[in-house]
Amino acid sequence: MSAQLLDGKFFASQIKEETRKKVEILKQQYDITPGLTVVIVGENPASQIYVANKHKTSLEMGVHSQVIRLPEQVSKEELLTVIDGLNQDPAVHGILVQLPLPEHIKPYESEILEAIQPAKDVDGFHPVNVGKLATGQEELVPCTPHGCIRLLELAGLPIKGKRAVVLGRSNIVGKPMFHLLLARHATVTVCHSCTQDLAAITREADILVAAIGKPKFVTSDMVKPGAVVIDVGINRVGDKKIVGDVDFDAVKEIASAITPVPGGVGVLTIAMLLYNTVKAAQIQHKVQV
Ligand SMILES: Nc1nc2c(c(=O)[nH]1)N[C@@H](CN(C=O)c1ccc(C(=O)N[C@@H](CCC(=O)O)C(=O)O)cc1)CN2
Repeated sequence: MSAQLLDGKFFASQIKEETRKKVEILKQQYDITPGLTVVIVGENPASQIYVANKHKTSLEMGVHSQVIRLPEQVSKEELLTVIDGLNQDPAVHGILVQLPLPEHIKPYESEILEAIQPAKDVDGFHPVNVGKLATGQEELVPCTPHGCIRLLELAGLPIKGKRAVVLGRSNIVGKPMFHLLLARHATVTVCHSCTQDLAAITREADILVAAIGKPKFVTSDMVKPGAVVIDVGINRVGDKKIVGDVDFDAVKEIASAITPVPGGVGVLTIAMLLYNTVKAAQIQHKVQV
């Protein structure tokens, strides 16, 4: 058997088209132009590319976009001052601090993310938004896991009643993925570095989400025949090559559907960021389109 390929670009273009239409309505009916500001600290090469893509996609959607570049050595206090200014600016509906932060301010990551006003937190990382997600009030939801869910929904792959296994318990992907799947009535198990007999658990999954950051970690013997496999991993191996957390060539012969890397759920991350920016504008202006 060879699995259905879940093409991230195809689904991202559908989501972006929906968002572009909403931006048009916000402009025409309410005179609101959604605005996104991305703050990037330092010179991380991958982050530079992601931020450039966020800026480009914002402009394509008709969203006002601003990128604030801060030097590698910026202090926590200076960064918090920038965030405070953006919180006060009514033209800025969405604020995102690109991760990872440089080593010297990494220990303050929570404090920095919590400084963003919850209504402008288009990453969905603020404890207020985390709490809303955990209590079934989805508002601003982390972009990558939300993209995984939208991909399953747009592909017509059912979640309700399914056994889902999430590999990884990060705040950015694993934990929100758990809540999103649970809210859609899956029976969800989260596995991590201390999980014993991992393969026995993953083999029970109808939906397997891999988000552990280990290249080709999920092998075909860990997958139930016919499972839907979502690969969130972006691992750089060698010079330029990117591979996922799943051994794609082997697992595609076992799964019923699978996301590739590159070209899978990563591509949906930026589409969902623009979705969140438009949602943030609606929340702040108390309108719905
Ligand atoms: N504040 C945030 N920082 C980071 C996030 C985030 O959601 N919020 N996620 C990642 C980086 N990221 C967006 O910021 C991101 C990752 C991957 C992709 C993507 O398009 N991936 C492609 C190609 C990968 C490549 O060539 O590098 C794919 O998977 O096919 C977009 C955005 C960490 N930081």
